[in-house]
Amino acid sequence: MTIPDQGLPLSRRETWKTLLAHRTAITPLTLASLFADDPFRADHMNASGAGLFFDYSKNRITKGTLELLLALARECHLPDRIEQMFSGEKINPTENRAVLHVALRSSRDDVFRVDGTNVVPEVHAVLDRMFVFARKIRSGDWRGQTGLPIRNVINIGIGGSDLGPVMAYEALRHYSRRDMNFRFVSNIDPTDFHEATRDLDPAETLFIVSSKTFTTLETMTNAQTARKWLQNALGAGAVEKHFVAVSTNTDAVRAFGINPENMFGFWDWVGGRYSMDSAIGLSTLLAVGEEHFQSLLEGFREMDHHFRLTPLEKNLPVLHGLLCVWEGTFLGSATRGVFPYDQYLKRFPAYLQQLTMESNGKHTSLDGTRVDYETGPVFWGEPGTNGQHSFYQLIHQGTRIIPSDLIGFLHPLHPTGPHHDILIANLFAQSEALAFGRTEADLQKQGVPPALIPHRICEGNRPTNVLLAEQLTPHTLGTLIAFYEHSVFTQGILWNIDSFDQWGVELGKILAQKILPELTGDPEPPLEHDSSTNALIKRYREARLSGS
Ligand SMILES: O=P(O)(O)OC[C@H]1O[C@H](O)[C@H](O)[C@@H](O)[C@@H]1O
Repeated sequence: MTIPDQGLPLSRRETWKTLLAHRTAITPLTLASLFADDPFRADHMNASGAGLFFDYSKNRITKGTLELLLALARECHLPDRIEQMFSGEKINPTENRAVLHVALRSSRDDVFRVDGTNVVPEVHAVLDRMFVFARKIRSGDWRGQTGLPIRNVINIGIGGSDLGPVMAYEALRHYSRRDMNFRFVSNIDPTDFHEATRDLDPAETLFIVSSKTFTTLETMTNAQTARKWLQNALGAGAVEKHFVAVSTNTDAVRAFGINPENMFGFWDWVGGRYSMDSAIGLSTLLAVGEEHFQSLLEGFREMDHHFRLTPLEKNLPVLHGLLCVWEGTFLGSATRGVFPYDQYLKRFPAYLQQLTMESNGKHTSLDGTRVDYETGPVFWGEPGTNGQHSFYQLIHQGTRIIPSDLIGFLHPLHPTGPHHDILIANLFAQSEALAFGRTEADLQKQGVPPALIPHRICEGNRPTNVLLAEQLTPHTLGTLIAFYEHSVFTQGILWNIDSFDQWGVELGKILAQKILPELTGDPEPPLEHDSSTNALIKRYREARLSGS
């Protein structure tokens, strides 16, 4: 395991200490006072690139804050670390892996090397096979066991093998085949499988079993249930025409009974949560077709180029990442809201939860010591304007500060009366209201009864980023996802953690494997957990026995 030498631990660096002192110095400043002191603040606190406009002026920062954060980024060798990622170095030291999702969206003449081998030809070979397959399915040339074309596609996967495909399908529904059904089964709860299949004809259904490892308990159990469902209707030989796999594990795919010719591969240098533009995106491709899928990849690529080539101070993901570090680590905000003002992006916050929290929810720095600062915040969100009518109350008047990202599009996909203008007016209004609030004086002027005034005051000083793009297209979606991927990378570099492993998810899985036979074993096996876990197991066993 090669650990990059970071020099001094982060919290002992001079710039870190200066940032702490700076935080104390600027605490009395509010967004209202910062805007009043600098009427041109919005003009210089924004950046554009890859079709995105990023207004970060409503953050609790001064020009000096940014300069210090940029200095810290340089001290953490951010530009070199970016280059290391693009050069295929093993920057995931705890798994000894390269991190090269940027190669997934390379153009044919790009070169990305892992262990000296250019992986771009392999990436395009898989893409080409995916395109051929998608043409067959979408044209109806691919026939199921009884000779019917495929009308239903069900992706079975979980985590990174589910959230990206679901999010992208929802986001790009406008561009998708409306005469086909696309569904997603992830949960081990059998309800998920039941609801996804209850009204479908197996003869017209294709399952994509998506799993990097092809060992994940939920996915393999759901895949077995799917195979049974299919074979009960169409006979044992139906798997060939109704199952394909997306995986890195050819042996396990073959053992399951899927012909490796119907398998689309990817590589260990693609993390699960960074895989939606690999073959894991097969359901996306089937839904939107080759042209739109290519345009999605181009969007990613454009942001990759921006991230790699743009100076830090104008670099969108870098700026966003630094602001996340500032808010979370220095100002103590434990969560970040992400509110897309677009209904098609309703699963985007859930997607970002895995991307951000599985990447940067770490308490150990690269040198193996426990960090003495806060790392990744909780990411959460819902589309606007819906959230405004539920939890925004807390963001406006709660005792905690929740920095948020508000995402909007200048042109609607469905121009309908005043809807889009109202939508965007709300986005801008929220950003303004959160920053500047409503003062006692405002309320007095409005003649609000004195007793009500304290209840109606909005203190403001709630930070937001506003991200605007032209329109929600496959291309824009690609840039937006890559924007967050690279922001996560930037944050991980500053925190000096491995953003690409996920050891924390392991323990629960191991314990579940231990508990499973204890729920069903006859006679009851000795229970050697804590008293709470033992009692819960006993309660379940009793219910199970009395129910049978
Ligand atoms: O694609 P798979 O190997 O089935 O893994 C699916 C998911 O499961 C794991 O628990 C990891 O936490 C995720 O990062 C991963 O995306």
